[in-house]
Amino acid sequence: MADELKKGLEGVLVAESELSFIDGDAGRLIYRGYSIDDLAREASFEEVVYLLWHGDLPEAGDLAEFADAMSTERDLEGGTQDLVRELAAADEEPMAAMRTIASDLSAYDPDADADPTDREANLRKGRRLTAKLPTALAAFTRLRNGDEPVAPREDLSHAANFLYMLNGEEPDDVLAETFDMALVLHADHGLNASTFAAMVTASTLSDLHSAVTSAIGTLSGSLHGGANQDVMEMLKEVDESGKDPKQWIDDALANGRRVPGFGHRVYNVKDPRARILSEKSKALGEAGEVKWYDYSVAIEEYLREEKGLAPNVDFYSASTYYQMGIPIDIYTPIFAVSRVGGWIAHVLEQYEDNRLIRPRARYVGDRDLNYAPADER
Ligand SMILES: CC(=O)SCCNC(=O)CCNC(=O)[C@H](O)C(C)(C)COP(=O)(O)OP(=O)(O)OC[C@H]1O[C@@H](n2cnc3c(N)ncnc32)[C@H](O)[C@@H]1OP(=O)(O)O
Ligand SMILES: O=C([O-])CC(=O)C(=O)O
Repeated sequence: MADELKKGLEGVLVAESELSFIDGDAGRLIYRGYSIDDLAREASFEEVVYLLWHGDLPEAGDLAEFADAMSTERDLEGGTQDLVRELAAADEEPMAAMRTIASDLSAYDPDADADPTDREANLRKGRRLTAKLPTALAAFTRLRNGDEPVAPREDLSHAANFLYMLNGEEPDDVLAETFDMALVLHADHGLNASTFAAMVTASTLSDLHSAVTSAIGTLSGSLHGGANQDVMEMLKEVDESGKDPKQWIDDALANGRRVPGFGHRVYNVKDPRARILSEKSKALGEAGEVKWYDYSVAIEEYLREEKGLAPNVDFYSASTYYQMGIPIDIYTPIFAVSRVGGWIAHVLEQYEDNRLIRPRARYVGDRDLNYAPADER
């Protein structure tokens, strides 16, 4: 049993967590006991982050205090502003830029020298990371387009402020609420790969900024958070091909392509987050251009019938963000802007009951070779 190989750690239990529960057969997700459906419709991102970090939903006064404290941390230090400019000028990939910025933020964090497991210091560091990453992402996106950054505003919610900094104008209620909902939906998801990467890093008693930096790098891959960008690029390919979406998918599968936004390690049915986001994508489409939603539905139906595959969160976030006018290559960074709340919660949990995470590989290499000096090989 000890030598049973579990490739990809499928089904392996490595920790106990009170943060999120996924029922992969029922298509159900809860954060700390609350259904994602209720949280997505009723709670703000700030409220959900408080819930994840502190264990309970905040009372009104606590929420206001928490949200205010986070909003005052939105500004970037001069050094980080310079770095963002440099990354934009170098046309860095947005997720690589986010990874570099997350690491850089520790240089200016007043708690950087605290014990890595100090919970109060980590809550302050977490607040700064969560507050500053959206500012850096919006500034990076504007600078590479030749526009100057827009300073954050403390009077706007986390979601509305990001759209304000990105576009230079206050979003209307529909956009702000849709974006807030998207942030809530992406905030946590059990031991997904990026969260696990954060936990592995924290388990060595490394610090929170290192854990978040590891996690951003891990989220960027196309099998994980990177898929939301791939989905939109696929929908555009479908559109440009002029083909029926089902035919396009058939051809892609015949060429050995995986369809981004489909399949999941834990869900055997439609991801509940995709269910909620598909409603948003539909509503935005009906108010504007419905073809992106229509292509998505056609692809979903076809893959369900032909392959038994269901959409994951990345499938309908793509057309939702596209219809909100968000540039395609910052969809994954936006995922990070939300998931940082979950990463921090898991790191806090890891430190509370830490043990070094260190699995094994079955060695299948040679064992008894004789060493020869280089010039005798
Ligand atoms: C936020 C997130 O991270 S959600 C996931 C985002 N990633 C994607 O959308 C990328 C596309 N999806 C995938 O590659 C996979 O479904 C993953 C990586 C999400 C899950 O991977 P795993 O649990 O390891 O499943 P695995 O790769 O073994 O797939 C099982 C079977 O389903 C098929 N399959 C799974 N997903 C897809 C897909 N998107 N397109 C086509 N076939 C697929 C595989 O080919 C495999 O079939 P086989 O057994 O006949 O070879
Ligand atoms: O749980 C996973 O493996 C991937 C995922 O959906 C997420 O991180 O949101």
